[in-house]
Amino acid sequence: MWGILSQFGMVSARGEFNRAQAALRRVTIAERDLGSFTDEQLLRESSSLRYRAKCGDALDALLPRAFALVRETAGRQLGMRHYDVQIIAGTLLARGCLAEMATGEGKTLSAALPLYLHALSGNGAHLATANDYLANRDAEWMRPIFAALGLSVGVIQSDMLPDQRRAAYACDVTYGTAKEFGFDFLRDRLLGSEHGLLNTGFHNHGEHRAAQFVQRDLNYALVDEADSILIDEARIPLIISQFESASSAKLTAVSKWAADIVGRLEQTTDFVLDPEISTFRLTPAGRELIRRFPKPSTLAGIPVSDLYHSVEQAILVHQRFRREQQYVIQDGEVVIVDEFNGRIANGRRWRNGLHQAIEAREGLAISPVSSSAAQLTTQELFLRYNCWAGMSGTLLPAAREINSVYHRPTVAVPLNRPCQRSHWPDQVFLTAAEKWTAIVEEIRTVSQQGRPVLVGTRSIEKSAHLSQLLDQAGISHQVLNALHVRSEAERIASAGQQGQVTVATNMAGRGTDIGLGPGAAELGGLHVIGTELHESPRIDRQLSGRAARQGDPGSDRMFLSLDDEILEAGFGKEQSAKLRAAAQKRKDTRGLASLFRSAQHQVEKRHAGQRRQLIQSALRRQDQLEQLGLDPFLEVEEDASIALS
Ligand SMILES: Nc1ncnc2c1ncn2[C@@H]1O[C@H](COP(=O)(O)OP(=O)(O)OP(=O)(O)O)[C@@H](O)[C@H]1O
Repeated sequence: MWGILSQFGMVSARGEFNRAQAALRRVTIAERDLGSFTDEQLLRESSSLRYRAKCGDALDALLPRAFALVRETAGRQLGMRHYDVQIIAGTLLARGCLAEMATGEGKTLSAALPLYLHALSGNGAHLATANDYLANRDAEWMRPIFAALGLSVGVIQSDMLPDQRRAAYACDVTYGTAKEFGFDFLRDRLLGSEHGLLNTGFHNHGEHRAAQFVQRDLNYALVDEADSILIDEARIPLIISQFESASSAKLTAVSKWAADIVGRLEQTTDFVLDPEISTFRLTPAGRELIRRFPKPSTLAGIPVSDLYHSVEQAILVHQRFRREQQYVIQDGEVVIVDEFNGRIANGRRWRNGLHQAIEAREGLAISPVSSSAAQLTTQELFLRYNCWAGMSGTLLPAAREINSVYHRPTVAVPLNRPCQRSHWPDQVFLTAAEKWTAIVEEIRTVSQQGRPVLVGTRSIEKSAHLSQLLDQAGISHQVLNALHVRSEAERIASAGQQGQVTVATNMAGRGTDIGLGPGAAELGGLHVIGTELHESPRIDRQLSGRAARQGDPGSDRMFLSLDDEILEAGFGKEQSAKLRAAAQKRKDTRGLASLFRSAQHQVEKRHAGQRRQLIQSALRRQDQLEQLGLDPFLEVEEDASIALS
């Protein structure tokens, strides 16, 4: 099977692409007679494929007929017949490659091909998307294809009870989020360990499956938005926590005290930045100050090392954390905003007292610290499947990193129709204020031409700022900031109407199609404005990819200013201040755009190195524990910095 293939190292990207092209030719031949089949005959044909798969026929041999059946059925049921490039994508995904498909090229329909093929064996095929809304939407969209071919479809939603989950996993094809697949895996393992069922091997639950387990064997997983799961979230483990409430009164007291005094500490004298681990450390003078500060009686008995730790977390929060940027407050609780995709990460919590430090700063009730009972990262989860593959609009920039960690090629799928996006030259400004003014002017000009405009910002705070400027300029617009996934996905779908202006945090609505409204294509299509470079160029590409989908016209432009965070992140405080001063003296920003890109490149390089190390050491640790006969997912390290509970 192909899972084996991937373990032994795959063919190169070019080789995989050639294979996929050859598969396309085989599919074209295999579908010749299907047009004359009745729906019942198609269903019968599907049953015979399932029989062959269950008897152990190689999936490679079944692929042409299987894909031909799905293509024909999609045409009949949904009025969408797979394009040739989608058959190529389907083949790559069935073989366990990472496939880059530009935004709007129809990943959802392509995914139905490998899901169908791998589900034929009866062992299940999972599609992992980013949120519940997309899981449900894609499942309902594709269900008629699978149903017509005799396959059942299940959906996992985060509020489901175990019985409902078990039923969804029992289906041939299951849509859900990576997070839910991971938590179900962990909960099953915890259950298994209670019942002593997991000490005979770690690959799958195998024959020792308890009746209470919700998942079946991990057969095939297709990961949507794979770059975000495999790279951006590589450091974020899924954790099932147990709350420790005993110490909560002391924790509340120390967190509040630290938040109160943090403003009185001076950088350099009292604390310094430790660049290695991007955190702040108290200096000996700072520590002495902490010891001397007057303390309320509630702090009595708290070890001084705990005081230092809480103060260091409070410093980190004070220096680096901004409301509406890294987190928002919802119903009196701190809710993390995922900086990579701008989405609300419900249920995720910072660890090591950081979450409590933020609650203290915001004057909220301090939540108890949790200890972990089981943990895994989502990419560890996917490595447990017999075969897994991934797709995204922005994988190529990460191809080398993916190959070095996961040992599989990333292949670019050609566009169905040539891209008609025009890339307008970057504009660089001396100050952020000048930049925002120019952005408002561009929005006005382009939207007055009747073209829809989408503006991406790096934070909810900046979206709000721009919205205010647009109000002042009398430009009507909608703001999306990923707080309400479902309604926003619907609203972003309307962002292509003539003259519509939409301001969104970079990834609000990722995965949702922006179709052009009537007449908008004739006027030039969607214009996308980037207001600042993100630390990852993939996120910028996702944004610009919103324009000019599926052969539509469109354009994009990036606005930059010397105040942008990326310069400091890339070149450091001193160097970027010098650059700023020199440009301000010259009063000239020409030729500076490439500087921003190289700052971005520096940041990306640094992050990639850190991620590679982390992932490799996590995988090594897992191997070692397994060799010792221990369950790596239940042997939890206590220093994970971020958690989902
Ligand atoms: N073979 C096809 N024939 C006709 N329309 C198609 C076909 N494939 C996809 N589409 C249409 O293309 C649009 C984009 O599809 P989809 O949302 O799956 O794109 P995507 O690649 O997932 O984009 P994103 O990167 O935003 O997630 C949809 O409106 C879909 O109906």
